[in-house]
Parts: sequence; structure tokens; C-alpha cells
Amino acid sequence: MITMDDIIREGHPSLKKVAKEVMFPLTEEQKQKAEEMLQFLKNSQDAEISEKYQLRGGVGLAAPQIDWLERVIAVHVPNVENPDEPLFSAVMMNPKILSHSVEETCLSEGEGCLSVDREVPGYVVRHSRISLEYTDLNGETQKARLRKYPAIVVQHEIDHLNGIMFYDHINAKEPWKVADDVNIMS
Ligand SMILES: Cc1nc(NNC(=O)[C@H](CC2CCCC2)CN(O)CO)c(F)c(N2CCN3CCOC[C@@H]3C2)n1
Ligand code: NI
Repeated sequence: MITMDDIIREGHPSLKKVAKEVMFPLTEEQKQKAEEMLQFLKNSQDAEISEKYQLRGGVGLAAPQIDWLERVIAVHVPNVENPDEPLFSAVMMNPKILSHSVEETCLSEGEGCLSVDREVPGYVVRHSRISLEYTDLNGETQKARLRKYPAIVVQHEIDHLNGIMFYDHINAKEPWKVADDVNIMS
């Protein structure tokens, strides 16, 4: 199972690299690693397991964070109302944003990262809505249209595939200043 020991931190060169396209058919090892990424997120959201293994909470994870430089992300966004049924859960290979809204959004508390052991304050402005295409674990092409929270998480993860960290988006001079048409999400 993936634990915090497997997650590389700021300063590790792999976090700045561009991950490679995944080739199909997947090897058993690639499939297993991808599934372990999703399982890590579920474990990190389980009070007992996260306590037992000292996991930091996560709703997304990108392969470069476990020093795997291929274009694989896992997303597991819980539905606050009904924790049993996630809002959005997927393992995506070669995710590609096909189009996005002009409208932008950001989380009101800013963002964090499992590979960043420090607080970096400030709004991280992202597209409010995205249409994306990806290949799933069975090698099938999928399309998804995401908005709000799931859209933010997927954009954070795709950034990791391109060596981009959330704080690269923060306005260094005025971290909590955004244009008035940016939708601040609580
Ligand atoms: C928003 C949030 N970010 C958490 N952590 N950071 C992450 O997921 C990083 C990725 C997210 C940072 C902002 C957008 C994407 C990981 N990243 O670095 C991957 O690249 C959380 F843990 C979290 N939640 C809310 C839901 N809760 C359900 C019960 O279990 C605890 C869980 C906590 N919400
Ligand atoms: Ni991150």
C-alpha cells in the first residue's frame, strides 16, 4: 500500500519533470500502481486507516508524486452530504483538457499539496469548468465534464504531470487578491 513514505516532497527533481504518455496495453505493474493510488486516497479519507498509517488527507494524487513519471492521476472527491457515494472518483491515464470555461474559480482557503510540507497561502485560480478526455484502466477512452470542486482537483493533478505546483499560480505580491469575476468557492 502507498503511505506518506512513498510520496516525494518539494526539492525532489521528479516533481518538476514532465511525465510521459502511458502506452497501452498497460502492464500488470502499471495497473497495480494506478489502483494503489486510488486506494491511498480512500485510505487517507478513512478516519481509522489514516490514523493508523498517519496518512495526510488527500482527494487527488498524481503519479510523479510517487516518483512514477507517467501521465496517471487518481481523484477521489467525497460527497459531503453522502460520504458513501463519492462526488467523483476516477483513475485517469493521459488526461487531456479539451476545453474549459472562461469563468474561473478558486478554493476560499487556497490549496495544499501532499508533496509540500508547508502552508503556502493564497488563491489558486483555475478554470471553473473543464471538458476532459482520458483513458481508463480498461484502456477505454472516457470523456468527462467537470465543474467546481472535482474540476479544481483534476486541474491540480494534471499540473503535477507537467511539473507545475499549486503555488506557481499564486500572485506573489498579493496572494489573496483576485479579479472580481473569479468565483471564490467555500
Ligand atoms: C481540498 C482538499 N485537499 C485535501 N488534501 N490535499 C489534497 O488532496 C491535494 C490535492 C488537492 C489540493 C487542492 C485541490 C486538490 C493532494 N495533492 O497534492 C495531489 O497532488 C484534503 F484532504 C481535503 N479533504 C476534504 C475531504 N475530506 C474527506 C474526509 O477525509 C479527509 C478529506 C480532506 N480537501
Ligand atoms: Ni499536489
